[in-house]
Amino acid sequence: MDEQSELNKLRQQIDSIDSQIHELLNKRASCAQEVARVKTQAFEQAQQFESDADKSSTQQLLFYRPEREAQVLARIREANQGPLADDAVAYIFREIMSACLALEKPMEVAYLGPEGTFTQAAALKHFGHAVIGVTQPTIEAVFSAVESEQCNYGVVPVENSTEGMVAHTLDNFINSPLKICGEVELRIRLHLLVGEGTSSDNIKSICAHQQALAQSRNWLDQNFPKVERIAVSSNAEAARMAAAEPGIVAVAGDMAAQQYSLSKLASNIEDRADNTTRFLIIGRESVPPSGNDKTSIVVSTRNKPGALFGLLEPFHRNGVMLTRIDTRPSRTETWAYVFFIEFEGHAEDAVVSTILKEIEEHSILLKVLGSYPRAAL
Ligand SMILES: C=C(O[C@@H]1C=C(C(=O)O)C=C[C@H]1O)C(=O)O
Repeated sequence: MDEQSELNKLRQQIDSIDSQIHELLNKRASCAQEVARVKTQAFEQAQQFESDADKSSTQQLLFYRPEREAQVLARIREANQGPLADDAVAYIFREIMSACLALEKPMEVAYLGPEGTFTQAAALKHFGHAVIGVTQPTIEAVFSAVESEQCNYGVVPVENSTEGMVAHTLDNFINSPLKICGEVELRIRLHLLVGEGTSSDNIKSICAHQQALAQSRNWLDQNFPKVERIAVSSNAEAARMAAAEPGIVAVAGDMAAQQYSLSKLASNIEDRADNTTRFLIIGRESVPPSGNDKTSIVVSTRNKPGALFGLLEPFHRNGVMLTRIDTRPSRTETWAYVFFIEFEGHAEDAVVSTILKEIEEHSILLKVLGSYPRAAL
């Protein structure tokens, strides 16, 4: 067979497979619509039996189920035989679920704007591209948008592998009624971006979010030791400034570069090759167990010898793995602290609930910020 007829034959096969995939995708979408119909029916029946007084506190009708989505993605990865990579199939199914869910009503997700921030990239990675993104000017505003029910969920950065915790996000959790519903990790690649009219000879200042400046500090010290650095509200804002004014350089990622049509003076300038940021998904509802979960709590203890030991010992005794611990000033007393602790397991697991009871007895404050599926992508 000559090359052309061989290619024609393979393309016919691909067309026929595509038709089958297409049909199956719509079959799947119809099933998801049926799930939504069943959920709506059960919700309306439950409402009929509730007194009017209870109705205001009734949970809203929920189509989105983070624990179920995490299970679907875990099953897809496990069953994958290749040649497609596990990540590739997981991403494809992430988008399929996103499109199926949007058939009911696209979810609105708040994140730190403007368009082109890493938080936006994290939101799309977690929820897929069928959500409606709602940009917010600050991290507080992301919390408010979800608390006020303007948005269904919010996405906030919580820690970076180079720079550590995002203190601002942790402080917001202390007084917020919101729950953590999920987590997502994003590899952060930073570039030196310029607009037309800027070259290495006329750089006046380097702008970026303070986290990005910190993540590329050594590189900037070596290459531009004398240029002024200005911390701005987001990397995308820095990109916008670089596009508007010759002489301003932004440190930002690919999404911001595309958004503002900037070119790269240097690529991948982050100091650590594994520079990764972890984001949390915040919402108004608790998430049931998925089978592979994490829990985040905030605890405050009396300032006495062995207080921290007493807090951590029950985890050790029960063989529960801690994944993170951070300390923040309590802001109610000088030199008093709150601890943010994260560990494996769900608050409804028997062993976790025993540990939480024990901690509660020995602490001034214990707040469970949420149990949520481990990052699936
Ligand atoms: C279909 C459902 O609802 C939503 C859509 C899902 C999907 O497309 O697989 C999974 C979970 C929910 O977010 C469900 O609850 O199973």
